[in-house]
Amino acid sequence: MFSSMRASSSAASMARRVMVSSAAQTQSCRMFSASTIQRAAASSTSSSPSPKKGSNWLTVTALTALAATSGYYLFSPVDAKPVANKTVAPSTPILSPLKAEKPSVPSIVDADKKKSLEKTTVIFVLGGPGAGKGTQCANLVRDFGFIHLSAGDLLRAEQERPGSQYGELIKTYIKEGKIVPMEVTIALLENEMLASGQDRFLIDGFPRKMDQALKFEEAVVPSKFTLYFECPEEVMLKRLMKRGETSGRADDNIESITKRFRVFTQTSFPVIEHYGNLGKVHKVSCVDAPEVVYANVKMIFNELFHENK
Ligand SMILES: Nc1ncnc2c1ncn2[C@@H]1O[C@H](COP(=O)(O)OP(=O)(O)O)[C@@H](O)[C@H]1O
Ligand SMILES: O=c1ccn([C@@H]2O[C@H](COP(=O)(O)OP(=O)(O)O)[C@@H](O)[C@H]2O)c(=O)[nH]1
Repeated sequence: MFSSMRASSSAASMARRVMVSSAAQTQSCRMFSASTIQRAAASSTSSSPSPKKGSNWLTVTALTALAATSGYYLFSPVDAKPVANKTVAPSTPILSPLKAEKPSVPSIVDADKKKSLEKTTVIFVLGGPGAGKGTQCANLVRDFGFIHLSAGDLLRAEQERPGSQYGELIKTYIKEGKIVPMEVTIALLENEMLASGQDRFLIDGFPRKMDQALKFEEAVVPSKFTLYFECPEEVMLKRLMKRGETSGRADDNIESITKRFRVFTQTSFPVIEHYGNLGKVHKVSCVDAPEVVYANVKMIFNELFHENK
C-alpha cells in the first residue's frame, strides 16, 4: 500500500530547478553489448521460443525487435540490405555507440558492473508530466546529497549530441509523448551512474513502463522505493503551459501534453501501482506550494535516512 505523509508548514524557500543534472552534461560512451541486446531480445520476445545463449539468431532477433518497437534500425544502414520494404540484418550487426566520440566510460563486463552498483541506492521519482518531480529532486540533491538523473534530461541531451544515432528517434518520441525504447534510456542511465562514482541516485521520470522497471531492476540495480508525486491533471496542465512559455521544450504544448497525460495514465501509472502493491511507494501530494510539498518529502527522507536536515 502507498504510504503518505501529511503536510506540515515550512518556510523554506524553494529554488526553481536550475540545475542541469551532471548526468546530462557528462559525455560518456557505451556500446550496447551483445548481452544487453540479448537480454533485450529475451524480454521483448517473451512469447518466442527460448533463445539459445550466444546465438547469432538471438542478436539479430534483438535488433529486429528493437527496430520494430522503435521504427528505426539501429545497425548501420550501410551494412543492412533493404528487401521489399524490410531490412535484413547483416550477419554481424553493429550497434552504434550512444556517445561515439568520447569514450569516457570504460567497457566493463556485466558482472563487474553489477558489483560496482551493488551498494547503490536508487529511488524512482515518478508522477505525471509537470507534477513537480524535477523541482523536488533539486531540493533533495541540496539536502541529502543524491545524484539527480532525469531520464528526460538525458534523452534530450542525447538528442542534441552531434552525431547521435538516436537523435531523430528521441525527438520524434518526445514530441509524440511516447516512451523511447528502453534500451536507449537504460544505457544512458547506467552510463551516468557508473561514471558518477556515487551511490545514491534519484531517477526522475523513469521507469515509465512495466518492462522498463523489470529490466532496470534485473540488469542494473533494484530500487529502494518509489517517491510518487500525485497531482491532478488540471494542475499539471496549468504548470506545463506556464513552463512552456520559457522551457523551449518541444512537448510543452497542448497537443503533446494531452498525449503525455494519456501515456501516463495508461502505461506509467501501472508501474506505480505495481510498486504500491509491493509496499514500496511513498506518495506525496504535489498540489500545494513547492515548499509545502518539500516539507512532506523531507519528512520521508529524514525518517528513512535518519538524517535531520
Ligand atoms: N508545487 C508547485 N506549485 C506550483 N508550481 C510548481 C510546483 N512544483 C513545480 N512547479 C512548477 O511547475 C512546472 C513543472 O515542474 P517540474 O519540476 O519541471 O515538473 P516535472 O519534472 O514533474 O515535469 C515548473 O515550471 C515548476 O516551476
Ligand atoms: O524514461 C523515459 C523518460 C522520458 N521519456 C520521454 O521524455 C519525455 C519527457 O519526459 P520528462 O520526464 O523530461 O518530462 P515530464 O513529462 O515528466 O515533464 C516523455 O514524454 C517521453 O517521451 C522517455 O521516453 N523515457
